[in-house]
Formats: sequence, structure tokens, C-alpha cells
Amino acid sequence: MQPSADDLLGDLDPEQREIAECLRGPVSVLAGAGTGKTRTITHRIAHGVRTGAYAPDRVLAVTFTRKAAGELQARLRGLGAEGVRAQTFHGAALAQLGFFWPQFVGGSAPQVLPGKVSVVSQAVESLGLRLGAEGLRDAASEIEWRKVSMLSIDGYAERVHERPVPGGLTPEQLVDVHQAYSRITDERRQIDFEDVLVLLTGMLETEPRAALQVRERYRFFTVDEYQDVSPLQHALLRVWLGDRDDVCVVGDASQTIYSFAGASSSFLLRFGSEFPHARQFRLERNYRSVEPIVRASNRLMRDRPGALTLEAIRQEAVGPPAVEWFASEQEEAEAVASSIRASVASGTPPSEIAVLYRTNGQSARLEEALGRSGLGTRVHGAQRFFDRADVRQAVMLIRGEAKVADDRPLFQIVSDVLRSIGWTSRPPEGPAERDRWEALNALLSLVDEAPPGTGIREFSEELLARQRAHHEPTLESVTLSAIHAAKGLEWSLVHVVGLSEGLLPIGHAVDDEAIEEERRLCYVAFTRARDALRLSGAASGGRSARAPSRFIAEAGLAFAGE
Ligand SMILES: Nc1ncnc2c1ncn2[C@@H]1O[C@H](COP(=O)(O)OP(=O)(O)OP(=O)(O)O)[C@@H](O)[C@H]1O
Repeated sequence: MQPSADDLLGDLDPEQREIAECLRGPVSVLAGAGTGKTRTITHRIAHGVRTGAYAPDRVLAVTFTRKAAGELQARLRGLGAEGVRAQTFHGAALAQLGFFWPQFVGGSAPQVLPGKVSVVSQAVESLGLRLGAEGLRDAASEIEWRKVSMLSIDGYAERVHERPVPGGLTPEQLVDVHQAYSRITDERRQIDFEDVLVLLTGMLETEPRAALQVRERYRFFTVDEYQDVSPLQHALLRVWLGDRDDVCVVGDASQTIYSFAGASSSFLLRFGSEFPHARQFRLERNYRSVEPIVRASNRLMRDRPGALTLEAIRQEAVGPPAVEWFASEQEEAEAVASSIRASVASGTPPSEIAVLYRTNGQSARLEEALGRSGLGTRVHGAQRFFDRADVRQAVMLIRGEAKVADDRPLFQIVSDVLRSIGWTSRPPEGPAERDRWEALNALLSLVDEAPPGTGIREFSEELLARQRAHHEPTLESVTLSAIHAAKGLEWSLVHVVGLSEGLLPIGHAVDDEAIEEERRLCYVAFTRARDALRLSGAASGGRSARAPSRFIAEAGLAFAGE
């Protein structure tokens, strides 16, 4: 049963409620980590729909990753706001471009390149230059940065001396690479990820009939994680709005961790000058984490521009985050694995545990150590749950079952399907079998979560909706994740590893701006933990000795065993 309008708002504290009731006009919310910003905006939208202020199909909720869009969509569905679309900027733009292209340009929209690196490689070759794999990736990132920053190649040429140039190229050659890349994509009539936004924004600016259609379609906009908006995404949002101002943006400047890719918290912090009549709110009450975690996180960000001081609601008597220093990364990985094994033995479910690190290269050692401790792991972002071949097969078979009348209980129908493709009631031993088992078992756990009385047909529809939205079920394994990919998520127990100079902050962060971005990453990592945060670092990463990360002392903590 869906909550009534009053029950909906009953889940919110007075500040959250005030925001949820402020349904019109420009609204900005500066919301610290764990203060319930996602809860607030989803309730605000659901409240708008429930009270009739919003026609659900005229509401667009935008965010930055498909995962976050899936979460938003699922939370909205859970609150009864079914018809509302939650999309990424890119997803929404791609759909609109595909729709308008035949009308205003003719034919079908150009093909979107799956990635830039191979074209960059051809561009480099066409100029008689040479670049290694890393250099090609860096050059591709620079092309992305230029486009999301809305710089022409000439504009970029003026600023290239302030930009990172891949080793082996001069700044002038890098500009040539941009030019050659552009020429090749134009010749082949291909567009890249950023071009989708560039072209749509241009089309909506120059074709009033297209702009009119989009504005007719979408009336109420909400942008989550607004601290991550790029100049290009901001420009698109402005053309979507036209001269209207029903937009609500929510974000936390302390969680800006994509500046290197062109994101800028200045749009969030300057929202009041862009919309002088905006209502501006703050959420500073942290519901997620126990007080010592909130205290350390506040200390880490003290006096930084736009930083909020969080008030911890959870005042349980617990000690400060544990901090440990090891002689080598191997020792660190083994100690983390045995500590996690002890936590699981004392009752913390593996799905409530995460190990976070700065670079993807750190995961293999941890995966091995945890595997040796008999724990299933899942590297976050490696492959999306609903893209797995075993999951796709299971969903297809379940959908097949839904087509025939069957009065057996739902659990039996689904477990029989899963058994037919190798699921057993006990988990198998080997890591690959275990991984498959965890995935199939997660599908079965969705049966337990379904409301009583759910039939196979409804269950199959729910699976399809989740598959479309990439709304993944919980897997009973420990999550390993790069900090960047952990944004927006939370676990009961979080280990942050690699707290050494060179890893966090990363070695290539040298100027103040880059160090500040590393600090924000560290903040995002700390604030993912609800009940316990464990920090560690190691002196040796193999080649060189490292010093403890400055962020530990700056958070008011100290290493034991240093
Ligand atoms: N009014 C409230 N009462 C109780 N718990 C709340 C309330 N608001 C939020 N929470 C809890 O606080 C936690 C954080 O909420 P949510 O995920 O919406 O936060 P967020 O602000 O989006 O976090 P972040 O920016 O750190 O990712 C969740 O566990 C949520 O259930």
C-alpha cells in the first residue's frame, strides 16, 4: 500500500519537510553527507505528484550516473511517483536528440562512439606522433574536459599551457590531436558522448519548435548531486528551463570529486545569484554515521569553501575510527581481510561491508586476501548485475514462467527456475561458482522482499522494471570499490585502505586545488560508514616507502603501530 500525502512527509524532519513542501520555483539545497538529501528530493517529488501539483510525466529528475538514476527511479516508484522519469543528463539528452534529429536535421541521429581512445589513437597516428596507452587515455580525457567546459579548439589552445599534457607530446601537438580527432569523427559522421549534449543544446537554442516541445514535455526539474554539474550540463539545463524556473538542485560542495572531469561546485554555490528569488535551504543533520565518524569528517573539511558542519544525530557511545599502519600493502590487505572475517563472524552481513580505495589497481590484492578468508567479494562497477549472462538467462526464464498459469507459491516457481540453471540451497566452494551462486541467490532474495501475495506475473514485471533501471539487488558479498564509485552509497562497516602520501592524496596531486579534490575524496570515503570506519595505510607499495597520509592527522586521528 502506498503512503498517503501526510505519511509521506511524516518520514522527514522539519527542515527536510519544509523543502518537500516547497514545490515551486527555484530551490537549492546545500546538504551535507548523510543528511537525507536523496530522501528529501524523492519525497518532494512524490509529494508534488500526490497533491496534484505535478503531473508525473512532466517531472524530470536528473543525475549523473546510471546507477544513481536507477536508485532515484526505484525510490520514486517506492513512494508512488511512478510516472516520473529519473535519468542521467546523457540518457535524457540522447533520447531527445534521437527524437528531434529526424524532424530538424533529417535522417537518423549520428552513431555515438562507444569510446574515444581508438579514434584518438588514429588521430595521433595521422599526425605521425606516438603515444602509449596511458597517454591515449589522457588525451581522450582532455578532449572530454574541453567539450564539457564548452571550449572551442581555439579557446582550448589559449589555455593548453595550464592543462596536463600527456608525456611525449608538446602542448601544440596536443591541440593538433584535438583537431585531428574532430576531423576524423566529422568525416565518419560519428559523435561522442559529450557531442550528444553539445548538439542537443545547440538544437534547442536554435530551433524554437524543438525547445517548445521539450518544455511542453518537461515542466519540473530536479538535479541531484548538483555539485558535479559541468558547464555543458548546466547549459543544457538552462535551455530545458527556458524562461521558467521550476528547478530544484541539491548537492554538497564537499563531495565534488569530478573537478578533473570538468565538474564545478560553483554552479551550486552561486545558485542564489543565478536565480535571485531562489529559496535556499541547508541540511546539516547527519543521520547516517555515529558521532566519531561525523566528527572526523567535519575536522577534515573544516574551513573549506562551501563546507557544512554536520551535526551527528547518532550519539551512541563508540570509540573513534580505528587507524592502523602496516609495513607493506600485503600485510595491510591480510589484516583488513582478517578484521572483516571477525566482523562477519560477529554478525555483520558481508553486504554491509565495503573496502574503499583510491585507485582500481589496489583491488586485486584485497580481493585475493578476502577470497583466502573464505569471503565472497564483488568489485563495484566491474560488471553491472543485470548485464551478467547468468542473471539475464535467469530473468528470461522467470519471464517465461510468468506467461503460463501456475498456482504454486512464488518462491517455489522462482527457486525451481534457478535450480534448473545450477542454483543450490547451500553456497558452493570455488570463487567462480560462488560468484554465480551469489548472483542467482540475490534474485531469490527479491522474492523475500516482494509484498505478500505477489504473483509470478507481478514479480516478473518488477524484475523487468529493475532491469531497465539497473536497480540491483543486494549481493551477500563484501563490496570492493574505488572511492569515486562509492559516492551516494552507504555501508555499516567501511574500511578505507591506502591512507598514505602517494595514494590518498594520490602522487600526481601536487597543487593546492588537486590536494583539495583528494581531501574531498577522503571525505566521501569516511562519510559512507554508518557504524564503524576503519582506516589503514602501508609504508611500502612495492617500489617506494610511503609516509602516512596527511588527512589522518587533519581529521584529528592518529595511526597506531606507526
Ligand atoms: N529524517 C530522517 N530520519 C531518519 N533517518 C534519516 C532521515 N533522513 C535521512 N535518514 C537516513 O540517513 C541516511 C542518509 O540518507 P540519504 O541516503 O538520503 O542521504 P544523502 O544526503 O543522499 O547522502 P550522501 O550525500 O552522503 O550520499 C540514510 O540511511 C537515511 O535513511
